[in-house]
Amino acid sequence: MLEELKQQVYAANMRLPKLGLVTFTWGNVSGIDRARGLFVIKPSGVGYDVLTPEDMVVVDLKGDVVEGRLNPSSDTLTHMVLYNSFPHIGGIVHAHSPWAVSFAQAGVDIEAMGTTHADTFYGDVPVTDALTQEEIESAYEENTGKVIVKTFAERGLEPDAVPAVLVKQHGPFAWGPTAGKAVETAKILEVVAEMNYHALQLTRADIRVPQYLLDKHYYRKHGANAYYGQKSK
Ligand SMILES: O=C(CO)[C@@H](O)[C@@H](O)COP(=O)(O)O
Repeated sequence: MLEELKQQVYAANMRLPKLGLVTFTWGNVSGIDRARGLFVIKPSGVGYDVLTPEDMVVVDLKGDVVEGRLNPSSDTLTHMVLYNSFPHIGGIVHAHSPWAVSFAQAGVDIEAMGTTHADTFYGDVPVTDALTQEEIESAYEENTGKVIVKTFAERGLEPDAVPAVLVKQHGPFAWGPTAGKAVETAKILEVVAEMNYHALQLTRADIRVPQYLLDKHYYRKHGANAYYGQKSK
C-alpha cells in the first residue's frame, strides 16, 4: 500500500543528512495521502545508512500504525496533530538542525530580517511556549503538536504562509505541500537561522524588514500574481 508515497518519503528522509540537517538519527520526515487519510513516516532510531523504502511506516490520522514492521518515529503523534490541524499540508520535517535549535533553545523567534527570509516565510518564524511538566509527563508528543497549533492560533498565523515553527527547548518543525518541499523549507529555515544569528551579533538595532519588502518578496513567489522563476506568459 502507498508504495509511491513510501518512495517519496524515503527519498525526502535521505536528503536530511545530505543537506546537513541531521546528526545521527535526530530527525524524521513524513508525507500524507489525504484521500486515504494515511501518512508515511520514518521508523524510529533507524540510521540513514541502513534505511530502505520498505522500512517506512504507514500511520492513520488517529496515530495507529496500519502497516510496517518497525516502530514509527517517536514524533509520530506530533506529525498526526499537525496533519489533523493544518489540512493543507502534505509533508512534515522535524530535525535537530543546530542553528534552528539554537533559537528554539533560546526561546527567540527567527525574525524576518531580509529577503532570504521573506521569499519563504511571510513574517517571523515563531517559537512556542515551553510545554508544562504535566504536558511533558502525559501525552508528550501529542502535546508538542498542540502547542504548535496553539501558537499559530494565538498569533493569527497561517501555516501556509509561515511553514515552520520552533518548539521551545526542543527544535524546529517545517512543512509543505509534499515531503520533498518540507525538506527544502527545513533547509531554508536552517540557513535563515544562521544568518539571523550573525546579523544579531553585528547590531542591536531592530533590523526586521519593512512590511513592503516582506510583501514584495513573499508575493513574488506565492499567490496569483507571483512572477518569480519560469512562469508561462
Ligand atoms: O526529538 C527527538 C530527540 O530529542 C527526536 O525527534 C529525534 O531523535 C528523532 O527521533 P526518531 O528516530 O524519529 O524516533
